[in-house]
Amino acid sequence: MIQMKQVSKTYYGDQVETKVLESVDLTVEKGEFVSLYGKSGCGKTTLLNLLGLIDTPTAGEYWLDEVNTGTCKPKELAGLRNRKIGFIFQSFYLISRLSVLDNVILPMKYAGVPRKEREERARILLAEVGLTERMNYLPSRLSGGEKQRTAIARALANHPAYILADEPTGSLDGENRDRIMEILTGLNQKGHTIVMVTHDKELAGYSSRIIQM
Ligand SMILES: Nc1ncnc2c1ncn2[C@@H]1O[C@H](COP(=O)(O)OP(=O)(O)OP(=O)(O)O)[C@@H](O)[C@H]1O
Repeated sequence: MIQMKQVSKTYYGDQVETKVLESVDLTVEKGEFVSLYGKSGCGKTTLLNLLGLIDTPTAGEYWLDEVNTGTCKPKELAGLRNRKIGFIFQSFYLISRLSVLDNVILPMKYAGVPRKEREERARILLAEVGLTERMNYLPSRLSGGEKQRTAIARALANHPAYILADEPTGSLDGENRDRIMEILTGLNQKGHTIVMVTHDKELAGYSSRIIQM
């Protein structure tokens, strides 16, 4: 379960302070599919980065599965992130010099999964997103939808309970968008908790709860 209590985030730049989140209380139960919905600049990505332990709040508490993340050392946070969270971004962030298969294998390497097991699992995940025939391609040879399906397989590599998606269909056309949303809905039905950032009302409609920011 995700629990934020009175979480605030302010960015401090050269002589400028940007207060983005103020005293946010948020609970996401296991198995929910939640959309963070709102206009550009309202802080959706900021909130998702806090949830994904990519960034830390300036005030308040963030509890992830009974762990008060504010008390964790950087190494512990990295461990939590690796074990529990899968990230999907609008611009995919695939590693261009690695094949599709190796992109999916990489997070398992970091998590210390034995070589044979990580390759087997990557093949299964890529089959699940319909990419068996693209396994040895470099990302530059993939379509946008294929890139995002690779990123989804990679996000699933370490069996994360939580999937955090930041505008996952933002750079895709209608058909690919529907396919990605079907995959996310299927993952939610299998038990993954999903938090998705979107500014698109129709996409927010796929989720079981919309949080208007
Ligand atoms: N690293 C940073 N340093 C300073 N300000 C930042 C930083 N990251 C974000 N901001 C500011 O915080 C505000 C919220 O940004 P954020 O990206 O969270 O919004 P968003 O709702 O995801 O927007 P969009 O839909 O356009 O992606 C913006 O005004 C942005 O300029």
